[in-house]
Amino acid sequence: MTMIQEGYEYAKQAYAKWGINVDEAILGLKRVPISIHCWQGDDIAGFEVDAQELSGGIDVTGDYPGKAETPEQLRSDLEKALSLIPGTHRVNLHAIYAETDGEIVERDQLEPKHFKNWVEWARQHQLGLDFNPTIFSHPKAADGLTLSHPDPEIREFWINHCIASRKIGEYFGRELGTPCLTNIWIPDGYKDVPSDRMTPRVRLKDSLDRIFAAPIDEAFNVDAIESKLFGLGSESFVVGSHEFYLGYALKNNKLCLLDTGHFHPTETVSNKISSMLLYSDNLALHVSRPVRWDSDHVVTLDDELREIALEIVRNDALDKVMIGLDFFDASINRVAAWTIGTRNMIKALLYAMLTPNDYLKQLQEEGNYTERLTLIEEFKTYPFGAVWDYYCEQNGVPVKEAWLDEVKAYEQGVLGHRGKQEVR
Ligand SMILES: C[C@H](O)[C@H](O)[C@@H](O)C(=O)CO
Ligand SMILES: [Mn+2]
Repeated sequence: MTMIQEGYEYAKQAYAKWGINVDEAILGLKRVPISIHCWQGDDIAGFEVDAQELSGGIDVTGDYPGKAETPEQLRSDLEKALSLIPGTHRVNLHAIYAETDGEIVERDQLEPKHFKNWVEWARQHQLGLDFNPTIFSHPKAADGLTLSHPDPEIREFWINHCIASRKIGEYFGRELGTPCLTNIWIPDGYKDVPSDRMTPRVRLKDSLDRIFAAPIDEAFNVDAIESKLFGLGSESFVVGSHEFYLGYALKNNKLCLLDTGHFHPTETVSNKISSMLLYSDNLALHVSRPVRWDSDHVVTLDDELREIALEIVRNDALDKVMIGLDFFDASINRVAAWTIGTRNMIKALLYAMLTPNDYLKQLQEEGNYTERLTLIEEFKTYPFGAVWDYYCEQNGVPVKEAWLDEVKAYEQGVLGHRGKQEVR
């Protein structure tokens, strides 16, 4: 028996004492797809022929060499990361990742054909695809207003871009046999205190109504809307706030997408999941890591990540919560960033599955808070790592930090030859 198997056998016994079947947990874990955002690989640059500077109140900092500069490079980097991450997952694209053969195609004119390479690639690698209209980094978003813009022509442009995006999402879903989550996020807001909050929100509501009035097959495309609290340049007011989209989603049967970086610093998404699931069949997440602000740091296995996973698992919501990632760190190797963040999300789910959730619920009902706290704390040092190692081995991906050697080799062999910069 190898050390990994020995560790697994020991862990199985430790968890079995609490009625937790570890074999079942890892079978369940394998069925959970994580939607991995492509934009970590190229600092949200995209491949538009007339690409603009990143805008929309988001920013990527760092200058680590080797970022992907072509669709082929980005797909190759994603493949590398996926080979280091256990399980079968999804890739989340933005409209700026269209391939238009050197032609300038305006965003409202984008069509499924501009994503056929992505679909072929996804099919080859058994990946689902998710999608986002890109409503920033564009001259028509230069003043920070888009779907709520006072100018009807600008609104019209973005409405048509969103309709085109939903059709692309529908194409992904139909081609790949798994529905695409098409998520709308807009940066609209004001740097300073607005004198009218209602009018922009009325316009945004009207724009959404028009976007969703365009017929789409919900078997292939599922719509989501993502709220935000503030951004760079929209510090005082964001049109698409949480309450705005929560109301819109409930009334119009859309998915609310909660980005963990889009709330007040002490406000947690983990605390919202149960409330939202009482009124909505599904919801979507952008798991990120805010550090003081919506800084989109790489996801770590911190308390909030575990709490999010616990809320999903103990409420039987693995089929209801679409888990996506959203971080972009250009100060470290980008393939490593994907690998760290995604492995952590999966680890958190495993941790939650290896928690005696029913018994802990019972303790709470009985008012036995002493035992509740005791077990929550003691389970933090149960042999969860041994199960994780076994899961990685079973899935043919490197165990523990061994994946970093592969990333280093990839950096030496591939990333280091990109651009003019030298690998550190
Ligand atoms: C690039 C993403 O769509 C973007 O990060 C958005 O989801 C967001 O979270 C903006 O803060
Ligand atoms: Mn997000």
